[in-house]
Amino acid sequence: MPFEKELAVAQEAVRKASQLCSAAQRGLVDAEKHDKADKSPVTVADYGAQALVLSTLAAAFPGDPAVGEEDSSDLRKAENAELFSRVVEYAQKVDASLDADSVLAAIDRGSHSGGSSGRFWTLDPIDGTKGFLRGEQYAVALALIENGEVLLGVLGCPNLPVDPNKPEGEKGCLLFAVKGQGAFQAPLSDLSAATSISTDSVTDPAQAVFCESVESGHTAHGRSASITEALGTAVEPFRMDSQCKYAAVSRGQASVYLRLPTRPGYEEKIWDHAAGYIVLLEAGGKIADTFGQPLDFSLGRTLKNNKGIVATSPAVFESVVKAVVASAE
Ligand SMILES: Nc1ncnc2c1ncn2[C@@H]1O[C@H](COP(=O)(O)O)[C@@H](OP(=O)(O)O)[C@H]1O
Ligand SMILES: [Mg+2]
Ligand SMILES: [Mg+2]
Ligand SMILES: [Mg+2]
Repeated sequence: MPFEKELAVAQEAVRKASQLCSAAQRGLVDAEKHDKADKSPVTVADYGAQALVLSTLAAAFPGDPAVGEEDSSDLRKAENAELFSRVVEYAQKVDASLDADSVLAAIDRGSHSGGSSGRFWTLDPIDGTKGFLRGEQYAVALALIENGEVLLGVLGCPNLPVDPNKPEGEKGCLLFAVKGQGAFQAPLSDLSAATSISTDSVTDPAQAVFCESVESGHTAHGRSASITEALGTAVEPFRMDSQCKYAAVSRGQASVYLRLPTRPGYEEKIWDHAAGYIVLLEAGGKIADTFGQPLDFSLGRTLKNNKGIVATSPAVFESVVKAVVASAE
């Protein structure tokens, strides 16, 4: 199968990073959190997971660059020495060969600019850091892009119930897809138990289950309420952090994921969408931006030609996109 080695390496890297994040989330203390220059939060687990995944990729595919969300600049500052030493501790628990210098070097392997030629990985070590800090959903998201096209994606969702119908049952899922090979889910506890997943077959948008971000700064909650109302949907969207929303639509737990711009100048980041995008497409779903335009991953670190996201199961796609476009007028 094409990309067999890439998939195996990516799955194992995301599984280990998910383990690191779970361990950190259980006992997170103040000294393990930090605010970046843009005021967004980052934790020892974001840095540790980026170090772990990018060092694993560097060993297996030394020629492949990476576009990662985090960089080491804050960790190198004297005032953050304690935060940094904890990052190294967490990373070493999962990979004993990582020392302080290799942690910094691995994190900074994520500085590639992306673009339309060649192949590169894109990593969000923790997508949904705000959810992670609340003890809720988050995802480790890794994708492979070649010539601007997403070819492979792996999503580690440590707090997502394995069976959506058993919310109190086993938690921790790995979702993955390679272009043309379908989409799958396995429990994080046993990757050999993967099963095929697919989107739902709802045809009436009034019956569609919607999901959206918890954070009102990341999506316009008021606008989604008017869209669901216009489509005659009785139930309010359910809210969940991170690319777990792509997981939800990909396995038929929701029909629609809406991400509606809150700030005119905001550009969606490729690492916030690439892994979820390919998993969703391979599960049978459809995706566009809020103007109905296809997503373009070939333009650098952001989706600068797109605004927001509309991701759905196939039969309701056209009517939902139409309602979203109309809601902007
Ligand atoms: N104004 C904004 N609009 C849309 N997304 C935003 C945003 N500000 C930050 N984000 C992104 O929202 C992501 C979380 O998405 P969600 O709300 O679906 O959980 C963040 O990822 P990180 O948590 O990796 O930083 C961040 O990249
Ligand atoms: Mg962030
Ligand atoms: Mg993110
Ligand atoms: Mg992140």
